[in-house]
Amino acid sequence: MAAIAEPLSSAATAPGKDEFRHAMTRLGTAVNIVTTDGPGGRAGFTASAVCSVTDSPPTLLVCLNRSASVYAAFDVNGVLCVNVLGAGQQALSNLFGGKTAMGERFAAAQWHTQASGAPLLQGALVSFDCRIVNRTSVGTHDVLFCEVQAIALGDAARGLVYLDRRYYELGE
Ligand SMILES: NC(=O)c1ccc[n+]([C@@H]2O[C@H](COP(=O)([O-])OP(=O)(O)OC[C@H]3O[C@@H](n4cnc5c(N)ncnc54)[C@H](O)[C@@H]3O)[C@@H](O)[C@H]2O)c1
Ligand SMILES: Cc1cc2c(cc1C)N(C[C@H](O)[C@H](O)[C@H](O)COP(=O)(O)O)c1[nH]c(=O)[nH]c(=O)c1N2
Repeated sequence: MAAIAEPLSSAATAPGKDEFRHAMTRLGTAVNIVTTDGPGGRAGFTASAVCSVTDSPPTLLVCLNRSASVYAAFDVNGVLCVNVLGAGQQALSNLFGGKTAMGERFAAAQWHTQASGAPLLQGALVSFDCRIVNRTSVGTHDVLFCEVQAIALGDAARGLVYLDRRYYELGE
């Protein structure tokens, strides 16, 4: 029988921020460039906190830190595009995840637009063009509920996963 792992924290002492982050490094995720454009300006950031909510209507959620420089643009524009990165796009993930100027982030790739006007990344595994239909604040982040208006399936087949603070290319 498998041994039961020692709890890192008991119910009496809820885990702190550092312990939570350390634990979360073991949860592998896809990596996405989430973009927006409109009256609030063009902006984009790297997000791992993205998942499917329901297929009826097709809806994703995106968690966005309210202290991020891009927050106001997403708030004003009310639209976004989730661009799922594939193998070989690690540099783009780092660029959109850092403190780099917005022009420099977008200059590193090719973009086009669909219904929402948010930038779609050429070469993404898949892009979900969305309208933000609902939101709720939890702690430091806003959870954005995003109804999918259009989908662009890319050619690339190999995935990219972020796990243990590094990238893994899938599908080899
Ligand atoms: N959800 C997020 O906001 C989120 C997720 C991943 C990374 N990041 C940011 O990217 C940078 C590098 O991250 P890392 O994974 O290399 O190391 P890290 O130690 O900062 O984070 C480890 C893990 O904890 C979670 N996490 C980190 N910051 C968080 C936050 N503010 N709110 C909720 N969950 C959070 C994520 O799952 C992350 O992969 C950091 O500045 C981090 O804040 C933010
Ligand atoms: C791999 C990875 C994953 C994430 C992030 C970073 C990295 C490297 N970041 C942080 C986010 O990308 C960063 O704060 C933005 O680029 C905004 O930065 P500025 O405030 O513009 O410097 C991030 N931020 C967020 O609000 N939600 C998320 O899900 C994630 N996920």
